Amino acid sequence: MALKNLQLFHMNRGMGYQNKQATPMKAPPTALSALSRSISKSADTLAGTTITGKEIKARKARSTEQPGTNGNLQKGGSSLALPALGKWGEDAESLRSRSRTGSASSRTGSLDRSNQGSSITLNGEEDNINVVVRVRPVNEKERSLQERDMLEFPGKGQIIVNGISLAQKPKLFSYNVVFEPAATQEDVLEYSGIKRLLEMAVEGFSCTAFCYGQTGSGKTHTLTGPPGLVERGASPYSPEHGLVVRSFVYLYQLIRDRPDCNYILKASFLEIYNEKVIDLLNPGSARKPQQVRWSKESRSFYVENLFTVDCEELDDLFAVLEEGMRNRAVGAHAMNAHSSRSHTLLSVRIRRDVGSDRDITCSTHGKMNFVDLAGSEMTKRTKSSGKTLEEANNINRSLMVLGYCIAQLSDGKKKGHIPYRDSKLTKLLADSLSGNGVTLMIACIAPTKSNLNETINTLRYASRAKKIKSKPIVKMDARDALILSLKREVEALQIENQHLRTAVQIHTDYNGDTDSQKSRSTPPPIEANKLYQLPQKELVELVQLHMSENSALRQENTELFVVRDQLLRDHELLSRENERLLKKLEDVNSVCTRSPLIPARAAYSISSSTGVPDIDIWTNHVGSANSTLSGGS
Ligand SMILES: Nc1ncnc2c1ncn2[C@@H]1O[C@H](COP(=O)(O)OP(=O)(O)OP(=O)(O)O)[C@@H](O)[C@H]1O
Repeated sequence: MALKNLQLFHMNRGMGYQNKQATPMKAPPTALSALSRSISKSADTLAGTTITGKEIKARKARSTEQPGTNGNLQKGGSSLALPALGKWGEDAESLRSRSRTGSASSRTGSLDRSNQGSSITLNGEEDNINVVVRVRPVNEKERSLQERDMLEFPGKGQIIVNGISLAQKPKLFSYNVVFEPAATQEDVLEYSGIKRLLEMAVEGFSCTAFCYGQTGSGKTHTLTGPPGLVERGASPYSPEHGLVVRSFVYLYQLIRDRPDCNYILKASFLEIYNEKVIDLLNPGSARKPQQVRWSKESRSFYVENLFTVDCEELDDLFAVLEEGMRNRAVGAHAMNAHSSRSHTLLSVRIRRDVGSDRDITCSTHGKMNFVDLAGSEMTKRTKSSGKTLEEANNINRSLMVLGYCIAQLSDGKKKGHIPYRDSKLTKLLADSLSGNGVTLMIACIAPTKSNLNETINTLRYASRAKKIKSKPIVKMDARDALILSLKREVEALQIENQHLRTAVQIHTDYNGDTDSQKSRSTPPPIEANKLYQLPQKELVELVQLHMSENSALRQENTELFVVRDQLLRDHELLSRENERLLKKLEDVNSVCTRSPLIPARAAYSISSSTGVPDIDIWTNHVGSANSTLSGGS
């Protein structure tokens, strides 16, 4: 696969990328100056180096660092909670339509989903992280040993783990989705909820899919397919490909379907091996570890000097995956001939420039992480010794810290310290687990008796993870967030303005425009996608224009409120006047009633022929009091 765009970048802290046109911004007054200060501050702190890389596949000798320019602007500054974006993954109906037979080996019984399973609804409410379970098929070795299958799948996202003896009670676990052994890689893409994660990453959310489970349970298989598939450069449409390649294809499909937005995709790939972070896109011959640091601005951990590859085309993402898979640490032990000896983290950052409404472009910064955790190992069973034993100990230690963090996060009552800092893995996953991101956990298990203890441990781990609450937010630049909020305010004021004008019937009664309306000028329209090409100066002017339009609208609305109040007062005066007149009329009437000459009450004329009153005929007796009788009361 050819890597079309080979610009390699150091990614420097959190959301920041290098930007060659770093122009310092002059600080205009008030809110703008605060924005400007934050942007210039970002520019200072982002000072770093830019690396130009050669084609990854051809890159034998690794790229060397070159002095670069200061970067700025794309520092993740503020965040904005978005309104509801819909339900997680598939709707229940489409899932229900996949009938199941209850047989673990049946193709049609390969998937099940709980009806009451949690779903992510992003309406500002908290929700649980999505946990699915994948059960791998019985392997050759287990078959030859005629190992017992310990699992049953009663449906509704449930798994029953049978006891070894009859005395042991079966254990029941429930999840969002359970993939039985016959489930295909395509099933995992379709029903795990990953598609929704990718859609959300495109919209600006930080999303993470991670595989957890004991060694040999199928984590790498689920993410990248059978051993060596990616490294061999298999066709992206091979049915054996795992979730990562399938997600790449889906991601580019999503992007193709939204030509109205501009996207920039960058990918990085690292591994945590023996508590050291190695850049899989630039490991160097010495596999020099990279530092994990804390960014005050983005309030998250980041890996310093990590290579980031611009991925204009699908092929570029494949090349990143291929390169990283070749460089990661793999070893053999008694339970897996191709065991991952490290945790890997493949990250795709998605910047989306949206020509939101009419004139202004805003950017969101989404992220899709794929995490293949090394498997927990019982070193006795894996027969580890020497280097493999050291690796296993490090793997188990970091997984234990992850377990503590998950336990702490899942306990809604405890609001104590979460020990993210205790391992590199939890530092880098903190963002995803802490609740601002959207997380999918795929717990991988083996069905056989020899794996029973590890299977139960994994299922308990997964059940705990299911309790973690999340409240995802969209990340935006401080500048974009300000422009967007100003734009929204202007629009709200315009609507209010229109409403007030209608309310006071301005088109008929209120002649002419308010002073502020005369002086107000609407900012010039700007084509979508052009905002980022604007020089800083024009950008500042644009923001200033919006702010002044905003304040003019406020003033105009205040004036309209005054006019409305005046009209209300007039209306009240008129009402009082009417009341006064009515009262007067009543007084006149009551005077008339008391007069013997003018009966004020209604009276009926007597029919001359029948001698009974003509119903419903009211006569005014003024002037005829002597000729008729006064009517009945
Ligand atoms: N669903 C599956 N269908 C077919 N083969 C599978 C499945 N899951 C796993 N396997 C096979 O089982 C073997 C072990 O799987 P894999 O290497 O993915 O395990 P792992 O959990 O990543 O292990 P480790 O933690 O040691 O890296 C591989 O040969 C893999 O292809």
